Amino acid sequence: MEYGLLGEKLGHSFSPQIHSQLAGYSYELVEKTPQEVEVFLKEREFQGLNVTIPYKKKVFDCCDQVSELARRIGSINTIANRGGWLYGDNTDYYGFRYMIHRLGVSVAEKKAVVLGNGGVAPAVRAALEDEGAGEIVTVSRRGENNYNNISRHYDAKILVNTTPLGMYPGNGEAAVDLGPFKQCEAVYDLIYNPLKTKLLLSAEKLGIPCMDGLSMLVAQAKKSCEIFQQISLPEEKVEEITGCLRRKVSNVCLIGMPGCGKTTVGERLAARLGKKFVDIDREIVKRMGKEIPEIFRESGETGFRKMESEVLSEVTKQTGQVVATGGGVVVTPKNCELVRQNGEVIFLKRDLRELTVAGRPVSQSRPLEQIYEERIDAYRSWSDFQVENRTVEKTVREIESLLV
Ligand SMILES: Nc1ncnc2c1ncn2[C@@H]1O[C@H](COP(=O)(O)OP(=O)(O)O)[C@@H](O)[C@H]1O
Ligand SMILES: O=C(O)C1=C[C@@H](OP(=O)(O)O)[C@@H](O)[C@H](O)C1
Ligand SMILES: [Mg+2]
Repeated sequence: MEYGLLGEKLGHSFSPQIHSQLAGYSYELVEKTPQEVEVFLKEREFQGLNVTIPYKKKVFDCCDQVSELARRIGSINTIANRGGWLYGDNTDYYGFRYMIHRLGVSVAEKKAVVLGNGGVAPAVRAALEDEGAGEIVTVSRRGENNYNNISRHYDAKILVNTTPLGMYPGNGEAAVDLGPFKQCEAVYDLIYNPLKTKLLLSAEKLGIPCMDGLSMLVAQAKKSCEIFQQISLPEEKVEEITGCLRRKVSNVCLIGMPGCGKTTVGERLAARLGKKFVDIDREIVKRMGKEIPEIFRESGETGFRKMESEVLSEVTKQTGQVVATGGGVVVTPKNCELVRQNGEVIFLKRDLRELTVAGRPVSQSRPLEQIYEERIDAYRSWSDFQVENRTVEKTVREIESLLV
């Protein structure tokens, strides 16, 4: 084989796609048990490897030469086979430095809290050190600094999450509450599924500059590729590939008044973008085996809203979709984080006089003007963009142009 990712359980990985875009070589996922790893490395029948949990330390003994940096960090994530001679290095360090530069907030002299003490944490700490950060504190479940005494470090200015808390399928969890970190100036989350973890959504809400882990993933892959092939690739490659991945995985969620065209526009938009289309109301109807007016009659609005949040929670965890919500999705505050976690939210607008009310119990219960007054603040604040739905085709094209 040429290149690949070595780990125990790999599941879905973006690495084959990233390396293919970086240099076009074949890149395989190599799952090995701890017993198989040594044999595999001794045979040396590969050009280069990335190494992931749980083997980042174990592979030290199998390399003939290890970089200063990998030694300092104590973990190897890249092995190049140079004519039978194995060279080990660490590129997570470069990936995280890339992330720091990309966000554009200097960490120099600032107190940083690194959440988690797992595989990638030492690389993050080394990068922070070399970027001139001030005190660097590692907070972990069992360490001296842990989640019970974290209030000691509420004065941190830089926060980095290296834990898997909040990662799919655990969407909605977070290692810490960001609220008390009153001096926080930047938040980095190494997670990229979902694109916005609960921690990042909180940062966004508080107006703190923040960044997900997608560019780090690509930047470390670029550095590995350079080491594998002893070449230098243009810096722009990282942005280009990160953009491609982001466009592919992101969701587009449509919100807006009942009857404004979310279902119609969403279906068309999904076809244009090559994404899966999911309509929350249709999912609810499928699940309950009943039409919406019947659900309202039998379970009331409360019952409907409960089911709506459940379905929304499941659907928005998935990626690469266009999601049409029901107009009342904004009635339930916690739905905001659900629609925002994996991409852009579009507020679709249409003249109230044009809205269809048939089959919509809420629209028939009171004047549309009143419903609009109740919801307008949420439609505005939950959305990234507002688009007027005049003709379906134009609306779809306008949304497409906003997404690039
Ligand atoms: N731009 C548009 N021009 C004309 N009719 C539209 C437009 N967008 C949607 N419609 C129509 O309005 C009605 C409600 O659309 P729908 O997609 O079900 O809205 P929502 O999902 O927001 O409730 C449908 O009959 C649909 O064909
Ligand atoms: O506005 C609302 O409260 C509702 C809107 C409907 O979806 P559409 O916006 O697709 O009509 C549907 O979820 C339900 O009838 C409740
Ligand atoms: Mg609809």
